[in-house]
Amino acid sequence: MIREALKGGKGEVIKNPKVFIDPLSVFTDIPYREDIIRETAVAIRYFVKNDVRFSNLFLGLTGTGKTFVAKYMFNEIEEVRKEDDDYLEVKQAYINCREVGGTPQAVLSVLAEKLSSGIVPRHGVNLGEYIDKIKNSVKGKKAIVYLDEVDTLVKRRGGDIVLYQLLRSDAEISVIMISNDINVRDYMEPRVLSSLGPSVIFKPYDADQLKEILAKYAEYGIFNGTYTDNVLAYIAAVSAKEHGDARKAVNLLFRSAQLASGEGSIKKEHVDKAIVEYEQERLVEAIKSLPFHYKLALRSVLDTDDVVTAHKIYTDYCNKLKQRPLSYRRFSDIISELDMFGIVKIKLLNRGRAGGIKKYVEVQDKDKILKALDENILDEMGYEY
Ligand SMILES: Nc1ncnc2c1ncn2[C@@H]1O[C@H](COP(=O)(O)OP(=O)(O)OP(=O)(O)O)[C@@H](O)[C@H]1O
Repeated sequence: MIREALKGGKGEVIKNPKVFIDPLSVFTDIPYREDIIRETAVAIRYFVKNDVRFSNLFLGLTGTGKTFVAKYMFNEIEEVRKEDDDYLEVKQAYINCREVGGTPQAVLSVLAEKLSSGIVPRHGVNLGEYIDKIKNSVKGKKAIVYLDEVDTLVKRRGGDIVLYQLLRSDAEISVIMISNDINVRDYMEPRVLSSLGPSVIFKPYDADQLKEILAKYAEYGIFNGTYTDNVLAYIAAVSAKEHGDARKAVNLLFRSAQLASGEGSIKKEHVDKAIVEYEQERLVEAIKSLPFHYKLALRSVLDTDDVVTAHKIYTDYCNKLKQRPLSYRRFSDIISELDMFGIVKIKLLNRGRAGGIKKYVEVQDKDKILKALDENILDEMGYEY
């Protein structure tokens, strides 16, 4: 059994796992994003050859290919450098603003470091000095800067001003910004907005497009004859239902293939199992990112379905943890928000003329939620129950 798994022989389904882990190493083009790629390439050419600076904002929901396209452009520019001397003096820097910390300080220091290829202190330097360092590194050259998850920077104090300084500096810098927060422009001051270029909208993929995308992954990564058109269509339909998220579709295909490993073919049962796993992972992620009092509120409705009683339990938890409890009203609002996130379900029961309306909470997957809560904040604080 283990030897089979080690050697990968009979019943193997996955031909090349790299396709799923690092698709850019395999994909030579990006389906359904050709127009965006062509237009961006033209803007880059005008910048490199005719000194026309640009700034684009890639906007779209999660999993619509924004980062994928940006990294693809990045790689292609590195390749073109070998064929076209005009690109020899073009520097590139890709930064995920959230991953580096999101503050203007963090983003500028990493950018300065990437463009100057030297070590730049992260603290104790003022923002103007970073901007000077960036300008000096680009002197006589050109730079294309990719700022992924730029909404995290823009929402920080002074974040939009950093953009303004980059866009308006006298250095030859062009910027591609990426955001899955469609309202990111609302966080920018008018003067920043006016120096910003057009938004490039990444529309969600529909089920047919997702199926074609999956077919590519299957072609490169899965053995012929181990999957059917129906399996791909099923995964595409499930992923399109939410908002056309290619990341979800590709992950579901990969996971289904892993579950089918050794069995020779991917069946609907494998996909269904992958879907359940995916939903559970998402639930755990959603719980982990909740603020502290939301977690405590959620913990309390695991013990009772009555919101008034839950508030008492929540108050006990707060007292034990030496935290100030929120009022019943605020607590009840939190429960409503948890309902909106799809973590709990509120039921309102009309108890006749005198009884008024009573609020109940229904929680599915109680064990999973308890585990997710256990795994983070409560036991972090040394609380046992
Ligand atoms: N057109 C496409 N062809 C092939 N694969 C795609 C395509 N679009 C997206 N993908 C796949 O979906 C994954 C997620 O896409 P990407 O990282 O670009 O999402 P995003 O739009 O940047 O979303 P987020 O805002 O969540 O980061 C990619 O790693 C890639 O595997």
